[in-house]
Amino acid sequence: MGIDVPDQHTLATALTGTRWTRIEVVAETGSTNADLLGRIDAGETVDGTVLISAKQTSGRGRHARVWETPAGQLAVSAAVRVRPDAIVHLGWLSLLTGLAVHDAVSEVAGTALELKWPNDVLAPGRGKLAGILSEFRLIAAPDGGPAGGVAVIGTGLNIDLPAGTAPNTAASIGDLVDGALDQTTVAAAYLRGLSERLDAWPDRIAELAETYREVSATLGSRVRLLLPGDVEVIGDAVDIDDEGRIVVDGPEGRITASAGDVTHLRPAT
Ligand SMILES: Nc1ncnc2c1ncn2[C@@H]1O[C@H](COP(=O)(O)OP(=O)(O)OP(=O)(O)O)[C@@H](O)[C@H]1O
Ligand SMILES: O=C(O)CCCC[C@@H]1SC[C@@H]2NC(=O)N[C@@H]21
Repeated sequence: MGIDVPDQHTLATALTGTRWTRIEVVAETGSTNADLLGRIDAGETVDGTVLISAKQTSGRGRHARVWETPAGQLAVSAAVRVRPDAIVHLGWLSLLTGLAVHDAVSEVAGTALELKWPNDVLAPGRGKLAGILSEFRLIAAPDGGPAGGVAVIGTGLNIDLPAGTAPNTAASIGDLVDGALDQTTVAAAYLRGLSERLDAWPDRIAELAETYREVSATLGSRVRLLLPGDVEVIGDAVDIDDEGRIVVDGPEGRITASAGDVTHLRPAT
């Protein structure tokens, strides 16, 4: 039996009018992020391209971790041109993508999900439904001016994970939905939302930050924040600022961090 894959034609029709002008669907690859980055490195123009695979054999997670993608899931990579003056705002790409995933999966699953800073989408009490890895390539300006580049925004969405194929902290969208779950519907909802969120980037970041704060389950929660360098801070997440950084009131005082791993210890009240 073949691997279930999203329907390319239906997706292309559903995404008409968005920034995604080329939709490519494959049953299996190593890593959709690695594929698009390789094409950029080979000189291909991939802006506006989306590559979707239902299975990955070398899926990449954040911090060089492995992202398990057994057959029937969604691995989606989308290529976005980055202006020279937007490079400073690259960190926002994975946050706004988190918003798009959160909204699409909540809509498809028909239930409220949690967005954990910076970009994990969680089913409360069940686990992680999706992960995001945004990678970037600089491209030299032909006239010697400031360089811009291309970002590859990679998202792994667990549609229906067979037992034992991913860490036991993983959850699937299929766990939350009665009956069959259509990969094409999930992919279309996510990519439409991502295109819309990207319209606000990088010129209307304050607007993105406002929306992010409304959706964030981290804001107001008691958290354990593991900073790069293995420094752990336990405290209250009191803000996500306009730079997308988390602000935590801990025992040593207030700290602001642009990277790190968060665990929710107690929900916002
Ligand atoms: N398909 C998958 N679904 C969910 N998690 C996965 C999957 N494949 C690999 N993982 C990874 O397994 C690890 C699970 O560890 P854990 O649940 O402790 O998450 P974590 O420490 O909160 O990490 P992270 O912040 O990266 O999610 C995470 O790094 C997660 O990204
Ligand atoms: O939470 C994480 O650690 C990020 C996981 C990102 C996985 C996606 S699946 C599509 C794209 N291709 C990859 O190899 N990784 C990303």
